[in-house]
Amino acid sequence: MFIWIKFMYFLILWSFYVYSTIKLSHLQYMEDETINYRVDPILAHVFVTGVLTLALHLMDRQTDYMNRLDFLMNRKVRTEQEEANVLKHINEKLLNNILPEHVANIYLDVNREMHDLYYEEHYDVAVMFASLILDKELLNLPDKKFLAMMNEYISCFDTLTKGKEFTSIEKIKLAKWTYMAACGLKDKKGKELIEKHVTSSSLLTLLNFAEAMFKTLENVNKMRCQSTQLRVGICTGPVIAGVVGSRKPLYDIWGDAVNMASRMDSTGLVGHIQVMEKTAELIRRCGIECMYREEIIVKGVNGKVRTYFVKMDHTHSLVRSGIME
Ligand SMILES: Nc1ncnc2c1ncn2[C@@H]1O[C@H](COP(=O)(O)OP(=O)(O)OP(=O)(O)O)[C@@H](O)[C@H]1O
Repeated sequence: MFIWIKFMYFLILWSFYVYSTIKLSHLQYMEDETINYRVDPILAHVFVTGVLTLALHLMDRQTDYMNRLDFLMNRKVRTEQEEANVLKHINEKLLNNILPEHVANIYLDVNREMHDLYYEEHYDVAVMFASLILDKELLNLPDKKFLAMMNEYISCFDTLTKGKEFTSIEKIKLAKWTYMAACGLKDKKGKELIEKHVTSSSLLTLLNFAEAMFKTLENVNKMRCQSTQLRVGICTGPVIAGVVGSRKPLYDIWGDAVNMASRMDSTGLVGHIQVMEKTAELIRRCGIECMYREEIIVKGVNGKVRTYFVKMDHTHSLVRSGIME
């Protein structure tokens, strides 16, 4: 529409000019010298101005076309950029759900070599295995209801990790109904530093987390009239962490501390947090009481291992001695 208005405008202007040339200034053109032999000077002038007007119109069309193309390209780029941003956001969210935040950021780096192995060495990590011990009533539930119940328990534990005081807790995985978590994977401390100042903050955070898990479970049990119990094993020490697999990559941790934490859970008692002597010593230094349980035989360890229960009262609150070293 706009193009035709412009064209008409050009045509009117040109017609007016032609009219003025033929009617008003024809005498001047008659006397003019012309190089267009055998062509009437007026006609030649009219023809030249016509061609000029048409050329101007075509140039205007071309500029107009280029501007439109530019606008459409910009709009396409902007839409694609917005789509890419949304996709990036979704990828970030997905990756942050699969991997710890500090690892996800490395995987999101576009300059990273795809086949690079990612691994970390940590010298002071607290590892926890917490097994849900299900009662008969729950086991007899129909599959769907059972899964919904378990999902509620696990989701409640996951929600705990989002709390301000538990940001350093990393959920590693769920192995059957055992919730595996660790604390201290975000701090990159050197071996020497750990040996000089044995830090118990990771252990304390993990203990507080275990306490919160017990209390959360109790609340859910009350609400759902269930009596699911928790059995926890904790151990501290060096671990290797890394991401394995090219499809559905898994961030996992390995080491003696992990094996021992698992053993402390599997040989523990429901409603208790079981630890080894070395860990119990660290816990006492944090001002939390422990009580000796017994000596157990642990696969891969020479001799028996002395185990302790972290003291908790009937509300599953940690019993604090108030003496911190
Ligand atoms: N990254 C991990 N994720 C889950 N469980 C682990 C991990 N690392 C070790 N464990 C668990 O710790 C426990 C002790 O491991 P260890 O290698 O000492 O013995 P094992 O021969 O595998 O033990 P078992 O025969 O009892 O399974 C095992 O039950 C194992 O499943």
